[in-house]
Amino acid sequence: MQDSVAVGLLGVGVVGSGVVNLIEKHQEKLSHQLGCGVRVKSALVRNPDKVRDIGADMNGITLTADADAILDDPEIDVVVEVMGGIEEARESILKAFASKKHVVTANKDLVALHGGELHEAAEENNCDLYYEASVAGGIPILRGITDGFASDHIEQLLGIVNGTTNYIMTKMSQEGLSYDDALKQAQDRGFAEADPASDVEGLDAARKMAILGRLAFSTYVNLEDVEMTGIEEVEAADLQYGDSLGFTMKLIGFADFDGERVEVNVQPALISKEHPLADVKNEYNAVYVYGEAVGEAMFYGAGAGSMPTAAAVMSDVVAVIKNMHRGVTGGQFVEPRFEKRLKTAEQRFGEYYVRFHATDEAGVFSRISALFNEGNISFKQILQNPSEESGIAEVVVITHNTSLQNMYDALERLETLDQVEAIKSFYKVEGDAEA
Ligand SMILES: NC(=O)C1=CN([C@@H]2O[C@H](COP(=O)(O)OP(=O)(O)OC[C@H]3O[C@@H](n4cnc5c(N)ncnc54)[C@H](OP(=O)(O)O)[C@@H]3O)[C@@H](O)[C@H]2O)C=CC1
Ligand SMILES: N[C@@H](CC=O)C(=O)O
Repeated sequence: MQDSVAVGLLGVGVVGSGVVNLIEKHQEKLSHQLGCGVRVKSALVRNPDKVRDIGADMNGITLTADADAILDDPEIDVVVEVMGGIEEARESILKAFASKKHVVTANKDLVALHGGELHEAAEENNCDLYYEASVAGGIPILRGITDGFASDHIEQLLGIVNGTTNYIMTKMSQEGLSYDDALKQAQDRGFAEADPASDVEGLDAARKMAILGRLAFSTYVNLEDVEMTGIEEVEAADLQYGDSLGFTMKLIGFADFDGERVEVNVQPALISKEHPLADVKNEYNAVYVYGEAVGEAMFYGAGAGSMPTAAAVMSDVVAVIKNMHRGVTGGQFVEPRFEKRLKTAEQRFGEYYVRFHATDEAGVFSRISALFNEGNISFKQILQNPSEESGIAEVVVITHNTSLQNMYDALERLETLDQVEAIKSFYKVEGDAEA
């Protein structure tokens, strides 16, 4: 057995520096667990001359701007890709497999888009590919799903899987921060992506939900199968009405598999304050799992940031080294068992929140409810906020369970009513609010 396993880091930014830190801090524990040490031999950066705070004497790590210096180094057995981006990271990982190196990555952008190709390359070369940190930062959710629920049938996942948007929404609703100030704080604290548009537009969460959907349902969910809506259009009015009706607005990733058809999406949704996900604040993430055997279970923890994400990366490095010692290969891969079939709007069900403006005159509301009733949609909660000055009432309704198609049809009919001035917003509702 080697005295120590050499790791090559591709990137030593927020996550990479956390990895260096953990390896230094927990060397004794790692040696005890693995029977050998772990050391970072070299790290890829854009600018090797930049002064970096990665421990005394740079922990003996050689910095390089040449990826091949790591990928062709015969001493390095494990490549940890924490540089981000897609094409360069993909090429480097494929090259690492061709050089028979195991790979750990935190890169959800890459795994969501090219996971299949990377797995094939790993298998062909008898190498490991692990990516625990790619979903929900420090929470061991991928192992939870693949190992913890190995003999359960997962029916549904509800997740808060983007720390930046959860941070922004928490700060806006609880501390009255502006959107821009809250986003700036999330960037300063290292949660946001290099281009934070992917956080606020829902793309980062969609990537994570695609990965979760694949592993949970053993079916290959592509990124383009995930419908997504970000948080940029969320209005303060909906946060306030939601609050008064017993709900909190969150960016929710939803994945459901009924045994035949799958649905995966990311959208702002109103979640009952009674639901455990409503208490997930700031950069924290949580994934709520509905399993046939387990019932309901929730995984909660820091979804972003240097040390939590590095802890997830290191759990993969340890798994790789254990596999090396046993002479086996593995990785986070579930061979698809089901042909992918996506649910249509007729097959997607939920309760919905609608806010619209209507003229405040006698009989209008009964016409509106009749219009919804035509599609068998009834209201669970109603709130009317009339304005004497404008003669327009702001109306908020929460429906009982119905299909998404029924809702689309009802909203189309609602728009044609002369008395309805504008449909302002439409959100899915999760969980029962306190009456
Ligand atoms: N930050 C977080 O909380 C989380 C991040 N992730 C994922 O982890 C990965 C890394 O994120 P993070 O650490 O925040 O990113 P950073 O931007 O902080 O660090 C990126 C590192 O990679 C280097 N790098 C990037 N591109 C190149 C390139 N083309 N050539 C050479 N070096 C390069 C940078 O070099 P230099 O220092 O010289 O610029 C830097 O050291 C991403 O895939 C991200 O999505 C996953 C979960 C949480
Ligand atoms: N930008 C991401 C970082 C972790 O994946 C987030 O905010 O969750």
